[in-house]
Amino acid sequence: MQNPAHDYSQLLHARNEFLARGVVENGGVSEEIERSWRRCVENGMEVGAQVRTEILTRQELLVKQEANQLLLSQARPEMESLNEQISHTRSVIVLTDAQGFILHSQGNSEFLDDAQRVALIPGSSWQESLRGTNAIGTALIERAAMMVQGAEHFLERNQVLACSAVPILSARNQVMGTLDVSTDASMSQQHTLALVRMSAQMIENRLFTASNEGAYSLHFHARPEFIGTLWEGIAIFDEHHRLVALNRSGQFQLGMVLDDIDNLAFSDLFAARPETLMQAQQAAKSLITPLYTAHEARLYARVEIRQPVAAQPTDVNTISISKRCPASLNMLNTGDPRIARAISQVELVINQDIPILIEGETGAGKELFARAIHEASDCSQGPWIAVNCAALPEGLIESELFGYEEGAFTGARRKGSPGKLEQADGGTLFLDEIGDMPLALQARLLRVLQERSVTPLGSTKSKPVNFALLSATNQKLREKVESGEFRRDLYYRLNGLTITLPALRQRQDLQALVDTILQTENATGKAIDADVMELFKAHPWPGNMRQLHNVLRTALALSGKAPISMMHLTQDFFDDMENTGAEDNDLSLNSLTAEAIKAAMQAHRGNISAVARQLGISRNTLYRRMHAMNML
Ligand SMILES: Nc1ncnc2c1ncn2[C@@H]1O[C@H](COP(=O)(O)OP(=O)(O)OP(=O)(O)O)[C@@H](O)[C@H]1O
Repeated sequence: MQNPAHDYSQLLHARNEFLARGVVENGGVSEEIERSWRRCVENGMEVGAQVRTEILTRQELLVKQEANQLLLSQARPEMESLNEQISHTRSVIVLTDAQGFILHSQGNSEFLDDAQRVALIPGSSWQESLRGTNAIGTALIERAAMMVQGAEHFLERNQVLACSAVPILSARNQVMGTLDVSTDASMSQQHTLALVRMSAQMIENRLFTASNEGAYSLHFHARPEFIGTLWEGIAIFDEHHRLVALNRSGQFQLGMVLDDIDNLAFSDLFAARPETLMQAQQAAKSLITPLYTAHEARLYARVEIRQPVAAQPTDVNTISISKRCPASLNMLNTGDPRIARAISQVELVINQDIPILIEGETGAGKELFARAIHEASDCSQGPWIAVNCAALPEGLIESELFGYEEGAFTGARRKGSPGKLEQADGGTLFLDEIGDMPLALQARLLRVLQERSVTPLGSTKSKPVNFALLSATNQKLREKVESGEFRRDLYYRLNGLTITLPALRQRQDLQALVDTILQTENATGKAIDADVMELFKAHPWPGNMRQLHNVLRTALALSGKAPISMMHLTQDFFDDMENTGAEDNDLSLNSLTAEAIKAAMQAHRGNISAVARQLGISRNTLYRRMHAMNML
C-alpha cells in the first residue's frame, strides 16, 4: 500500500528532484507514484503536455456500457449511497471499465474548469498512457488502491485534482474497473480512500451475488453478526463442490491468495461436508450455522443455493449487439454522392452471397455501414458477430474464431466453447481491421471461407457454418497483397465488392451529418454558430466521423443551454488545424496583426472566407491565427 506524502513541500521537492535528476529521495513519494512517473517519462510524456480530449461517441459509450452492464447495475446503488455520504463535499464519483473509460459519473463538478469537467463525463478515458499518473489509470496498472493528490499527478494540468481510486475485482479475481472519487486538490482527503474502498468492496460483493457462476455460495465470518455485511467472506462452489470464486474478505479470512482456484474443493477449505451443512441449516431452521475451517478456526456460515441469472457480455474484442439497430442504409444516405453510390452498389449485391469489403480511413463509419448492410439483408434476424482482428489477444485468436472442444487445452472452460465463426451461423460475420490479421491465421480463415465449415481446436469433427461475410480495413489491402503481407487468395475471397467510404473532409453532407449526430445525442435543433459550421467545413478531420461526434459531444457538454460557439471547441481541435496549416508562408503570417484581421472582419461583416481571401491565407490559417490571438 502506498504511503502518501503528507507534506506538500516535501512532495514538490521530490517532484522537482525527479524531473531534474530522475531520482526520488527515499520516502519523497510512494513507490507506486514513483513507478508511475517513470512510466510516464519512458513513454515520452512531458509534464506540460495538453491531453487530447478523447471522448467516446454516444454509440461507442453505449457499447462499452452494454459490455459492462453487470458492473454498472451493481455499482449504481453503491455510487448513490456514496454520493449521499459525500454530497456536502465538492466531489465527483466515477465508475470506469477495466481500460479506464468512464462508464458513469455523478456528483458536483462545478469546482472544475470546463476541460476538467469534460474529462470526468462518461466516455472520457483516464488511461495512464494518456493522462499520466492519476488515481484511475495508475490503480489499474498497479492493481492497487491509489490516492493521487495535486503534484503527484504527472501532468501539470491535472494538479488541481485529488483522486482516490480502487480497482473492482470480479468473482474470478479479474479487474473489472475502478471506483473513484475526484475532488479539488485543496480539499481535505481524510477518509476518502477508506470510503471508496468500502464502496468498492460492496460492489464486489454484489457482483459475487449477481454472478451466474456456481451451484451454491457460502457466506461466512468469525462473528455471526457480520454475515450479510460488507465484511462477510463469500465462497462460490460448483455442483461438484469445487471452488469457483472467493471474495477479498474470504481470501483474507482463510489466509489465502488465489492463483488457481480450479484446484480447490470445499473440503480443502472447511472441515465439514457441504451436504451436512445444508441439512443442518434446514433442520435447525436457522440460516446461520457454526463451521470450522480446515485449519480448525471457528466460523459461522450461511449457505445460499444460487439462482442463475442471464450471462452478461463482457468480451472486449468482439461486439455483438443483438437488438439495437443503429442505422439503416437509408438513414446513412444523407446527401453525399459517393455514399449514395456505395449504397446503390450494395443494394445490387445484397443477399447474393457476395462478400463485401469496406475500405475507409479510421472513424469514417465502416462499422456503422456494415451494420446497416446486415440490417438490410435477409440475415438481419440472425446474429451479428463483429470480430476486431486487430484487438484479438495473440495466442487466443484461434480459439476465439474457431472455438474449442471440452478439455482442448489447460485453462479452457471444461465444457468447451463455440468460436465466433460458429456463433455467426445464420447471420453476419463482420471482420473488422482485417488488414491486421496475422498471415498464419489468414490461411485457416481462407479454408473456413472456402469449405464453409469449422473444426474447433481439439476436435476432429467439422461443423457446417453459413453466414454473410463483411470485412473492413483502414489499410490499403491491395498494397499489402503486393508487398506479401496479406494473402492474395484471401483478398479475393473477401472482396466480392469493395466499397470505399469517403473521408469526412471529402463529404458534401456535413450539415446533415451534424444534424444526425445532434439527434443521437438527444440535442435535435441545438443552435450552432455560423462561424463554427464554417470552421467545420475547413477542418481536416483526421479522425473523421468519430472525431466530429467527439467534438460535438464535448461542445454539447460545455455549452449547456447556449448555442455552440467557438469557445466550446477544444484545444486539440485547433491543434489539428495547426498541423495542416503549413501552406501559408511565414511572411504573410508575421504581418498579420490583430488589427488587420479586425479591419478585414469588419469590412466583410465577419465572412471568414472573404476575409481569408483578402488577407491571402487559407481559412484554416485565419482561424488558427485568431485562436492564437484570443479573437474567437
Ligand atoms: N453516417 C453517420 N452518421 C452519424 N454518425 C456516424 C456516421 N458514421 C459513423 N458515425 C459515428 O462515428 C463513429 C465511428 O464510426 P465507425 O466505428 O463505424 O467507424 P470505423 O470506420 O469502423 O472506425 P475504425 O476504422 O476506427 O474502426 C461511431 O460512433 C459512429 O456512431
